[in-house]
Amino acid sequence: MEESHCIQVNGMQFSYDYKTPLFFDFNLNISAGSRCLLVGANGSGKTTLLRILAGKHMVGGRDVVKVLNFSAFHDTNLVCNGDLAYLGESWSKAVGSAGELPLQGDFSAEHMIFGVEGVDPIRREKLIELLDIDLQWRMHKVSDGQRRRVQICMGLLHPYKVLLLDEVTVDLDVVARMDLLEFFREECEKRGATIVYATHIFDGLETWATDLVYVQEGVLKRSEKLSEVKELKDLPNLLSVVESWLRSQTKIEKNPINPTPQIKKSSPFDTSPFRSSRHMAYYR
Ligand SMILES: Nc1ncnc2c1ncn2[C@@H]1O[C@H](COP(=O)(O)OP(=O)(O)OP(=O)(O)O)[C@@H](O)[C@H]1O
Repeated sequence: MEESHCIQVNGMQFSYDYKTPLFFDFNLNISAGSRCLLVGANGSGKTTLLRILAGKHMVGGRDVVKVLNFSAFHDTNLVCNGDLAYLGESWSKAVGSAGELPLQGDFSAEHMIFGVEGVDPIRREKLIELLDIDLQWRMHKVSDGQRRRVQICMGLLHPYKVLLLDEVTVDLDVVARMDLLEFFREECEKRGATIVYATHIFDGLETWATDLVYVQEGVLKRSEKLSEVKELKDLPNLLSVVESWLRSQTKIEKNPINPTPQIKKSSPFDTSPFRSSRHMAYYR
């Protein structure tokens, strides 16, 4: 591993059905300490990539997907010791070896939060205050945004080294979202944590993110420092930049220049029939 890269993906292949590749020869490096935005159209593979980085899918050998120099899938200690944390959409939270815990039921927020073991009480208090959580909330009666706050709090209790976020701020009000983003910034700047954040909401992120990764139908299109994204000089904000990428992607999909795929003989996947331009792209 290059010292500064705490996430490394080397020639990754992944398919949900063993026929149609979502990722084919996919490579990505993310530097330690970065706050990296992961962007792309619906269905482009962001959630899948985050889940792979979180060790939830096996892909190839030990060297294919490495986090903190360990294999994301094989080295289960990464998740168990709290170094690697993943916060996704589902209303459940994997807590170490306890497995998936439900976040909806007739129990209190306090029960959920204080049920996580081995936590620094000062960090816990800080998160409860930051997320404005009332410990008496009954989890089956709270709003989506309140339940989300509890989920986020639980996910952040351990001081992770790498945090993977799959659009978890979507239900939060503006104040909670901005406070949380500020907390994440501190985590990176003070503790050297690394964050990869998949989102469609770009408000306030121009000054928050350090890096930008753009995935189009499983293909890595851009991976660069935010300060080096040349389009940001001409367009008013990040939203406009990402919008322009997604719009030009849609145009290409509607009017492909060369619709006839050239199939590599070495491909491990059944390449026929192609279901979309994504699948043709691998074999050009
Ligand atoms: N469990 C699954 N089984 C089969 N196909 C799946 C599964 N999960 C996702 N896919 C497919 O993989 C592709 C990528 O999905 P993914 O959820 O990773 O995209 P995404 O970029 O996160 O999308 P969004 O922005 O809508 O959240 C999609 O075509 C999707 O239909």
